[in-house]
Amino acid sequence: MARHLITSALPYINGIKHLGNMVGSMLPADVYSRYLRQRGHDVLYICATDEHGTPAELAAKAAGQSVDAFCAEQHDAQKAIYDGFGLAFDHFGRSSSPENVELTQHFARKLHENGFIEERAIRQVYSNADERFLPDRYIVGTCPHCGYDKARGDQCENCTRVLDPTDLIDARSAISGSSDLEVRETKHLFLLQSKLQGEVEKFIDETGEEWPTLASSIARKWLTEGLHDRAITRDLDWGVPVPADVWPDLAAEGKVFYVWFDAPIEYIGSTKEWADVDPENRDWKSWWYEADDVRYTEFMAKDNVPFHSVMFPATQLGTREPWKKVDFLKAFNWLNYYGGKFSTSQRRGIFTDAALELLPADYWRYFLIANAPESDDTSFTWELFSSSVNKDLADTLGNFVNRVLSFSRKRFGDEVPAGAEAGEAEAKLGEDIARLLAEYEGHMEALQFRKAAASLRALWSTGNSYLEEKAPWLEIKTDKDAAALTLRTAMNLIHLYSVISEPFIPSSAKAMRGAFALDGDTALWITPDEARSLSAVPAGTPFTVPPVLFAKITEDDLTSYKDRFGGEE
Ligand SMILES: Nc1ncnc2c1ncn2[C@@H]1O[C@H](COP(=O)(O)OP(=O)(O)OP(=O)(O)O)[C@@H](O)[C@H]1O
Ligand SMILES: [Zn+2]
Repeated sequence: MARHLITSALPYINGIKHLGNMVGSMLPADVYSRYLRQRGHDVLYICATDEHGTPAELAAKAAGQSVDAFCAEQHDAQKAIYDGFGLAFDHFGRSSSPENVELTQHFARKLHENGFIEERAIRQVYSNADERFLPDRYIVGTCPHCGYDKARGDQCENCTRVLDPTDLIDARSAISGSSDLEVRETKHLFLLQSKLQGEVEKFIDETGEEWPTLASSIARKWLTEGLHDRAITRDLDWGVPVPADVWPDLAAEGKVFYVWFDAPIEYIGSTKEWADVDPENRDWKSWWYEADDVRYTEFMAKDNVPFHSVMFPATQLGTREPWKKVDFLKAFNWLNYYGGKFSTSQRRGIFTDAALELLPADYWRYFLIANAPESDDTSFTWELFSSSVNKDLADTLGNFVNRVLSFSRKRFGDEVPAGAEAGEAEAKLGEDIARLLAEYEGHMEALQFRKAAASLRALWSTGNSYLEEKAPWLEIKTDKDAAALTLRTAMNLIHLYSVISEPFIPSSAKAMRGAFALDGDTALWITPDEARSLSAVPAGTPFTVPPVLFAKITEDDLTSYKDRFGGEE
């Protein structure tokens, strides 16, 4: 048994996430956590909403709410959806929690003590009407190059040129529209990442070898370009305050840490939130501090890799404290929607709330993981989704379960029939199952989710081939005992499927396992050796036939989904 700490990139608070967010972070982390738990490991799966920053402030303003109230409501809304998707977090916290405030301030103090934080003066645009400094992208005006009148302070969307806010003609605040702007000098804290370059390089040399190329190559690229000192504070109302004991002036001016500094610390903060629920029995520190016995795996899409592979380790190293650093970084490419980007602002693609209203979570979980953007970007299309649900879930798995259980009940009643001793066909089936299961385990251990899904699919297909070959509906006409053996063996396959499918499709797996009234039955893993004999469900075990596990998606459904969500190249 090993101790596994698992985190997935924190979803930002300003709205409901889409299927790209789901497959690029939380879902694969859940699949992996479930697998490790079934194998008997001690697993802690931690996530949280990322709540600080200007977009949260602006979204709250647009909703006519205080930021506090907005974030609390949005957190609960996201959590409800993740529950619906069956994401089994140990804790789903909030980066605005008191635990994270305390930890973020602690990190800053330590970095300061060790000479990695410096105060610097910078010049920034201030809006008198809004009474605040404006981040570059909240300043709009006319592009000096192409004349586009909605160019942002950091870039013109029309001609794509990179801009400085002072380049804009008729610059105004994107918040209030006011053009009463001025450039003011303001002081900020900078994290001296350049001083930590060597140590981070050493860390990546020692750890990154094992990571997927996507992750290690992004880390290397950042290191080759060189780590730059970066501002870690902002002039905002909403965020972790700069501690007054160390920086009284900045604290008095109301500076807060910038969201990219406090968000990864919330992995630890959320673990502390988890422990604070039951402090007698939960020890957050044993997971994070001097935790050499813990293996830490992180999940995220490629845009988040620089923060997690290089910047957060730099922050941790700079404290000179023994914080647990990432051991394995699983990175994903983009899931696209018909070849284009999912877009939160343009509401393009399918959002997690709508997905759950349409179909049960297991359909989405299976499809998304089986088509996860691991080695390349992949595209969601309704055609691919429905063919994969219909073929793999409905025809291969669901139909097998239903056919076997219904037929057996009809011919032999409500208990698993005994029948003849296992013969050559069962021995061959056992070998095939053991081999495929070993492959499946190998892919799960390597966090190769598409390959794991393919092995699982192959295991499901093996049941169908066996059934077609034995044809119990013919056997029963001449040899009842032979038919009973086939059905008993097939029912053992169903039970095996219920265990090994659980990481992908937990609620259907539960329904399958629940068909058998087995004393003390659990979802604990079955190894290839144990699986070979296909004997976990003995003759005489009472069973029921569960309702249809997966309904097929019809042509009419497909048309209506495409009409509703837009489904063209
Ligand atoms: N299309 C996508 N495919 C895979 N992962 C994605 C996709 N879009 C976002 N992600 C990942 O989802 C996680 C949560 O993202 P976050 O809430 O920060 O939204 P985001 O990155 O702003 O994306 P968006 O603006 O598209 O909603 C991050 O790990 C991010 O990299
Ligand atoms: Zn332009």
